[in-house]
Amino acid sequence: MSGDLSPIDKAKFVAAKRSVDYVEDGMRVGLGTGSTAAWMVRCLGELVREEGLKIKGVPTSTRTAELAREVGIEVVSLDEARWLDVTIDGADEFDGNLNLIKGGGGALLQEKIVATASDQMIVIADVGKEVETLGNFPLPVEVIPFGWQTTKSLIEEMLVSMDVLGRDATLRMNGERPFVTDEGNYILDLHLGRIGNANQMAMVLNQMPGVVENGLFIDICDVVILGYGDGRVETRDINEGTVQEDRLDFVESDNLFTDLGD
Ligand SMILES: O=C(CO)[C@H](O)[C@H](O)COP(=O)(O)O
Repeated sequence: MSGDLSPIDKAKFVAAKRSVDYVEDGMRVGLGTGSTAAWMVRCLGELVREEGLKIKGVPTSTRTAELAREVGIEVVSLDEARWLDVTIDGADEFDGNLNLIKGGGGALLQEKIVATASDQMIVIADVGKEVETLGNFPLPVEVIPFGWQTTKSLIEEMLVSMDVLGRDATLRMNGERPFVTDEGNYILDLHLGRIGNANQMAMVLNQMPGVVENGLFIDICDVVILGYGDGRVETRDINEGTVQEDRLDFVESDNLFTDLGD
């Protein structure tokens, strides 16, 4: 079965597999959205079903909620859980300070609320997500549908005044219609190229009327687990200042991958 996976999927899988080591019995766990997070949800489900791990999962999207239930994880709302031990999620980009762009899957609002309500946020990513400066990936901004074209013009004017390289905002589509988030909002993708001051950009965007949230996650992520297509895994902890490397090996078995340890 491992032969069917592309190197990028293998990289996502090993990062996800390593991340569930952070989850202990009794924890309340934020469950991210996207293809990497989906691997993590499947790995957690396996631990729940086969090893009796007891956790409560708070999903960041309806998609993740469906998958979590399907694999046997008890799903609760954030209001029921109130505060979480850990959130594990993917990212579209991360930099050397573990600041992120998220929202490629359109779930940035719930993802940011859930991550911020967690003792620890762990990002799982394939090696292609690492950048020197954020901004090559279009920055998702969730806006309310009312007056979205005015909001778009205001954002573009703001980008000109901030002297940002790219200034185009495009409405995310789902076929012929605007993409609608779980909260009933639209997404504007900002094609910036490079975000010099991500903190300032995040604050300015969130002050604009009509903007609900932006996809910049500044000082939220604690750990990035980076997967490679050959099974290597690198764990970077920004608080501890540590980098650990190890390896998961691919085997043709039910479990797909075996932990070889150090
Ligand atoms: O932010 C997200 C969803 O809103 C995802 O975490 C991000 O888009 C990464 O997705 P993938 O793991 O599929 O590459």
